[in-house]
Amino acid sequence: MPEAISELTVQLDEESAHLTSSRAALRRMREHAQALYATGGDVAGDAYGAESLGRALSRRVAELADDPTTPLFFGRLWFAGEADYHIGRRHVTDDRGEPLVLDWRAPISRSFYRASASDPQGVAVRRRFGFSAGILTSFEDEHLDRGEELGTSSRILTNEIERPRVGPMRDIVATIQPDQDELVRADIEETICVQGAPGTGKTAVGLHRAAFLLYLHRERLRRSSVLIVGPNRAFLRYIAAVLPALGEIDVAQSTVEDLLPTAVRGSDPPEAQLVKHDPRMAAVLHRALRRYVRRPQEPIVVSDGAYKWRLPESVLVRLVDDVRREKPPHGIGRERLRARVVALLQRQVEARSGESPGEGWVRKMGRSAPVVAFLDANWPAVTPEALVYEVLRDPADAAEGILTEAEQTAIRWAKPPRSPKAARWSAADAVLIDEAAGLIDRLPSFGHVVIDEAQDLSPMQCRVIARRSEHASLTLLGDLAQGTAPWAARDWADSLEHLGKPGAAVVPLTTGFRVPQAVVQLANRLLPALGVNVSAATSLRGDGWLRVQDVSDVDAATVGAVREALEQDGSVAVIAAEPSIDGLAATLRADGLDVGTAEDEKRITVLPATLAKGLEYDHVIVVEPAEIVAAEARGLNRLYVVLTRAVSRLAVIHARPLPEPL
Ligand SMILES: Nc1ncnc2c1ncn2[C@@H]1O[C@H](COP(=O)(O)OP(=O)(O)OP(=O)(O)O)[C@@H](O)[C@H]1O
Repeated sequence: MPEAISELTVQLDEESAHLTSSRAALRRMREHAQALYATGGDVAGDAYGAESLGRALSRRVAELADDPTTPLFFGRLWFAGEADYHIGRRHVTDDRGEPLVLDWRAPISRSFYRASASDPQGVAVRRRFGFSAGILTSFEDEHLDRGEELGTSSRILTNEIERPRVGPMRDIVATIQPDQDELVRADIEETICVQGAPGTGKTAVGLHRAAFLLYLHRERLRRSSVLIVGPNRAFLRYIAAVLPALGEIDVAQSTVEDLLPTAVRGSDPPEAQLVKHDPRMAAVLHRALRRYVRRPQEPIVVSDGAYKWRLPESVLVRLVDDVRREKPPHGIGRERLRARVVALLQRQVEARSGESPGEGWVRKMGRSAPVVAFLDANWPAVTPEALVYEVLRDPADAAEGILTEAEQTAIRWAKPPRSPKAARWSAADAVLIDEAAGLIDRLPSFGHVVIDEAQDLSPMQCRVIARRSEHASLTLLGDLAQGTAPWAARDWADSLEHLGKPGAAVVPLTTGFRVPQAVVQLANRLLPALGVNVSAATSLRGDGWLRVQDVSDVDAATVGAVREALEQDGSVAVIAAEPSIDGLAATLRADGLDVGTAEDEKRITVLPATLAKGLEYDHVIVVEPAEIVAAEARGLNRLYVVLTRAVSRLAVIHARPLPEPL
């Protein structure tokens, strides 16, 4: 064996031995946690303590799980004249507490992602490992101290990016790029908005940022927790495995709809939807609620058994005005008013007897019939459903000067349900009810919220999240060019305003890791027609191919394209306009192909264009783009989304003429 090769083999053997001992150490850490878990009940003292200790320990055991298909570390750093560290998915220490692997989120690990020949940050050598099925197979060294740097020409990075995609989304800890890392490690106080072209790693960045913040602010975020908001459940399923693979198992993932407590049983015509998602609805509801508060017209006269106490009308008017000026949520305002009424009564008692009445007296007075009657008349309790019910029954009063006549007609119930309970609320109503709930009471806030595909949130949906992140920072991820909802954002400044974080920084990502260059160039032709100001994507991928086929028999061509795709590795998706989906699936099945839908994980998926957002497949076959464009108002944006789902190969099959910009 030539000397250089044998030297490499020796080093790889040494690294593999380190991997084996790290795995063994992680197993011991896990066994230790399991043993504590088993005895937790004995040491905790009381039942509550045992339960919370048990929860913490079982979480610890889960966090220490080892995935045999990925190595525990993927890099190594040698600092000039100092120690060296293996960088991996989590801390692993030996029995004496010495580090065998450093967590990728630790401060020292930062240099693994950020050091360069021009700014080596004290790093002499950076090593990256290649691996396959959990075994180390190669490594690449960069002697930053000698000016060596591979950058994006790293073979290990290229292999990782070009690896066929099957199943759910994977993490990218081993190959996070410097511009991505800057976003991942942004300060917890900072709200960032990432405008990224398709496949630039926005979703990956958001998930890794969540993991990073949980590492750095464990205690703070365990109390208030982190929320990931995604566009639909299929997307959430697709990304669900990433955080657990990074050792984070406690993160809530939800669509905006699922954040709302209202059961959706009805629907709206498009005109009504548009009005209900408009931010002016917040003003309408606010005004509707203000009208519940009245000017007191009578005094309160209340007896406590011993005496009759009296609060004159003028005093009550002042009390109501004061509370109104303080602008508390309505429900809190009612309680504040009650407390102030009772405090005035209490002062009368003190003035008379020189003694302060006890808590029981205060409680009794607060509940007494005259005080409750005063509150019900002037500051009545309102439920969110009742408020929205009143507005939709007749918007005229609350919406005057805010909505046009036509807009009021669009949302007015043609046949009002008999009561709020009898209403069949639509998805847009659920958002209004949440707005009303936020006017009536305070909602608990998350510690950090990551919002994916944020361009599609309506202003009112943004406010749903704003109410849950008043004291939190946000990571907003999206692409204005991929906005397909009728209310999709055209400018991030608007979204940030509705989210309660005006002026937050907007950071572009333009280097694509998914879509091959030829496919990116095709999709980029659509950009000028989309009416948004975003930078065109570039791609790191020179591989892959694009084929546009003008055919007479679309079905036969689709079957042919799927058969051809199956000759290669990886997943295959056929994407078409919704009405064509069942027919295409039937055609493929009739040809003996095993076809799945977005719900199940088969190698071949037939997917309506409306569900493709955020997903990716090795081989994508887009059928009849003209139909996809014609299906909805923002059809060209939808086509842009669909064309950018391909990781390696894109076939476009059409019988009708291609849409103009293509
Ligand atoms: N640094 C990286 N190293 C390796 N793979 C990466 C890196 N960044 C992103 N990728 C991969 O590129 C693909 C696209 O990433 P992701 O889905 O996060 O992009 P996106 O910007 O959210 O895309 P879209 O806007 O189309 O939804 C994924 O397969 C992801 O794993």
